[in-house]
Amino acid sequence: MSTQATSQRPRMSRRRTQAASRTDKNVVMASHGRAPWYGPDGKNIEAYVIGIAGGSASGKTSVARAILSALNYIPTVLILSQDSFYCAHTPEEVERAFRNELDLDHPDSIDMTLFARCVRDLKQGRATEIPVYSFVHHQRMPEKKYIYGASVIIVEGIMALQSEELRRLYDLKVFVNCDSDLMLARRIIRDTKERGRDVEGILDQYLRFVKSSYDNFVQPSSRYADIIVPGFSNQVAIELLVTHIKGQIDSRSLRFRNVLARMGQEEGDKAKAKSTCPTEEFQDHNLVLLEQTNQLLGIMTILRDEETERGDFIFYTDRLATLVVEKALTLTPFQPTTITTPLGVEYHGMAPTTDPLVGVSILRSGGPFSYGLRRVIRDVQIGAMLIQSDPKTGEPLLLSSDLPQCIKSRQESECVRVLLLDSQMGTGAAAMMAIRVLLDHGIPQPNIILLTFLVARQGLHSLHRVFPQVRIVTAAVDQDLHEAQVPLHSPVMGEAIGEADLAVHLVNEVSSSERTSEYDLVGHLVNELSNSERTSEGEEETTIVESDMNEMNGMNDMDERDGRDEMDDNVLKLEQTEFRIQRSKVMEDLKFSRKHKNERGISPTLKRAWVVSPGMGHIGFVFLDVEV
Ligand SMILES: Nc1ncnc2c1ncn2[C@@H]1O[C@H](COP(=O)(O)OP(=O)(O)O)[C@@H](O)[C@H]1O
Ligand SMILES: O=c1ccn([C@@H]2O[C@H](COP(=O)(O)O)[C@@H](O)[C@H]2O)c(=O)[nH]1
Repeated sequence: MSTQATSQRPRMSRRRTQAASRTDKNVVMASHGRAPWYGPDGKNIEAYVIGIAGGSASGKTSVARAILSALNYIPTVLILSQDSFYCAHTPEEVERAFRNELDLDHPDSIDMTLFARCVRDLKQGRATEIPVYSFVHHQRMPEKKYIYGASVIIVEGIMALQSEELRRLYDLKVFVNCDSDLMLARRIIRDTKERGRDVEGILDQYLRFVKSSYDNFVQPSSRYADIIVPGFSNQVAIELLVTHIKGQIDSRSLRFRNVLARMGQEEGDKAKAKSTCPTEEFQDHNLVLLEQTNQLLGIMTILRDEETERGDFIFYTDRLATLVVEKALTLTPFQPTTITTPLGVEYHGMAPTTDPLVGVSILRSGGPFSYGLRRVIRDVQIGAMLIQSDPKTGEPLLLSSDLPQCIKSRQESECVRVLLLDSQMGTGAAAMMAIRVLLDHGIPQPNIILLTFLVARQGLHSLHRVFPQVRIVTAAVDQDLHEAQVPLHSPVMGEAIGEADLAVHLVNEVSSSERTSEYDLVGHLVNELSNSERTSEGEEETTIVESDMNEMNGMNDMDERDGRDEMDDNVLKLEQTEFRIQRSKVMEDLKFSRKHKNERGISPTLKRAWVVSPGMGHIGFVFLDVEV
């Protein structure tokens, strides 16, 4: 037995790796962006959690995958497998496991405390790190997997209904009931094919531990289930389950950008009525407004002027970014330090504290800030979040996030300081989403500084109400924020900004040698973001919000048709595909918008959006030199 087990090891490793690359456990499947998962007060709304228990090979994973597939209209669904939470084993225990002498079917073989903590984190919207367990080595691996951003979590495992603590976290408890003979037959087939076992070993383990555990622990836990699903011919049961889950999830759908704008206006009006001068309105708002020197006003005048040429616009945007970054750095902590000069004299100076300081750019148009930040802190790590307005609802959508490792790590995140970069803030909805992401990773509010060229006063009031400890550094506060009909890819700055902003980032991030066409720019971002989130092939596949943006590649076959019909088609396509941004569509729309402005003097496709006024134009369009 022992010899057989040892000789299985290399074979299992290869097979398991291949099998894992097909699985979708422990991966947040995100198909078309994540709508707000928090309310207008900025507080998280809990994810919907389903717990699925049942015997080994009863069909738990298959049921979970069927639910996931039926919920494909919901952007972020995670299957979290209890398999990842087997306890770490001593070398002696590992040897016993290979001899089928270790009981891996007792509830104590699973780290229930850690499991419950991770489920709780995810349910409450926080990022978490889960252990990696290898069935090949019967051992927990040293690395951890980062998971963030699920609105529906399907937890599955033989002991999923075992602990009271876990059961309390589920919104729906399911037990997959299957005949023991059938489960054993399936286990033999699966474990010989996928886990590299031999039949004798499987039967040995089954008779020693698996069967008695099923009878004593697993089966009895079915009494906690809300629904019992058969382990075979279960299509109807799964459909009923899915209908129930959809109803629950729909009742949580959130739309509040308009509420935000209205609240900001009301609070702004109240504050204004009480103030004797314009700056007093924001005096307790953690707002740092750059000193309004003639030099600064001169830069703002150039940037606000519709006659300003593209080259000048880029130059002055760059310059302004540096000024804003310099100002923001005065808010970050320094500590006394002593160095020795070349003359051998001690000099008592200041140095930044050792806490990591990183930039996170909000893509739509935070890109221009990256240059400014890099110029001031040469080796600063800069992450990105891609947030776009959903043209159907106007709500922001988190399409992808690529955060520095220190933010993703639960150990480090509490002392990380973040400079959040965005060119302007209107209603504050996108900034609020980005800040929520940072808070979900454990960054404390006081460690976040939002850097922006321009804010609408209403947005300031909204953001301050929701996240009062976040600081904002800006060059200007504009008085007006109004809802208007704007072209789908609007030339006005505000929350109406569309796919062009993708390209803005690319203008900044992609080196000129990589830039051969606008298509390539968009493709680069798409690949960059989706690749950075994608994990390398491993024994246990992982984590993360993974957008369908890679689907954009190879989708360049859109017709070159003119007129409103084409634009309507595009909008229809967006609706049909639930707002998947398509690589071709991004550039088609830009070209279309250009063409129609030229032909008719107006951009024909309109959508309602919030616009900051007087504003300073659409940085995306100016950077790209897109005529509108
Ligand atoms: N309803 C079903 N009908 C037929 N085969 C099934 C069904 N559900 C699961 N299986 C098969 O049984 C095996 C084990 O299923 P799986 O879902 O991995 O079980 P578990 O997650 O409970 O261990 C797989 O090979 C799967 O294809
Ligand atoms: O190292 C290990 C850990 C667990 N097992 C067996 O796995 C099943 C549970 O997994 P399912 O996917 O639910 O079947 C359990 O019965 C353990 O016996 C293992 O063989 N090796």
